[in-house]
Amino acid sequence: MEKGVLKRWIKENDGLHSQATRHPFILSIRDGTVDFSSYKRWLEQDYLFVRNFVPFVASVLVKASRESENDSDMEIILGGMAALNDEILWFKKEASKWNVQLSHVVPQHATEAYCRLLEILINPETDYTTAVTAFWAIEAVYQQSFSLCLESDSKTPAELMQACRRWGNDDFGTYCESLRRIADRHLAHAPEDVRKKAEEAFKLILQLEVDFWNMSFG
Ligand SMILES: Cc1ncc(CN)c(N)n1
Repeated sequence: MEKGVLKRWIKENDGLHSQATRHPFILSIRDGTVDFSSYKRWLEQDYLFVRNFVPFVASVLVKASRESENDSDMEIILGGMAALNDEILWFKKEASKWNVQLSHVVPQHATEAYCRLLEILINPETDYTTAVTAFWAIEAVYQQSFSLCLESDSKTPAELMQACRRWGNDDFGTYCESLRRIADRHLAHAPEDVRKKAEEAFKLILQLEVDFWNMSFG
């Protein structure tokens, strides 16, 4: 059985992967030069994204319950869903801390494009292998990005530490590793056309993440 398809894809797409996980917006948080209006723009748009991400994760859970032979897939995905409840509450608190009115936020192009992909992935015609690969990619980009801002030599502003810990902490890293193992296990047995679809979704997600970070600059 082939092992570690996803690590190979990361290597093969190293340039795009680095743009997504070491984006200038994230690096500006890490070196303490971040423009807080960019942070607020990201906060508004990410709240909209996460509201659309919840039904996507629910659809992955449904697919796991129907298509996975391994019970632990469901448990890991369900844990991710539960964490999203907390995440939505965090966005609301963070928005009030920064005087951001979430009810008035208009989605930007990058948010709309990303949510359109989520809609395609929610579709029952999208297979579980592609959906869970996409799920891993979306979570892993945030984990790798925000963990940079927690490194010992980082100068992350104190006001942004909570946000960085949310996705950069070790537990979230372990959770992303679990998702990667699930996706890799299914990819190892997937027919070529499914692998192709999953790889396309992976690459598209990296690009959409870059566009999403770019949007924070306005
Ligand atoms: C755009 C985006 N990508 C990923 C995540 C992590 N769930 C997020 N909150 N927003």
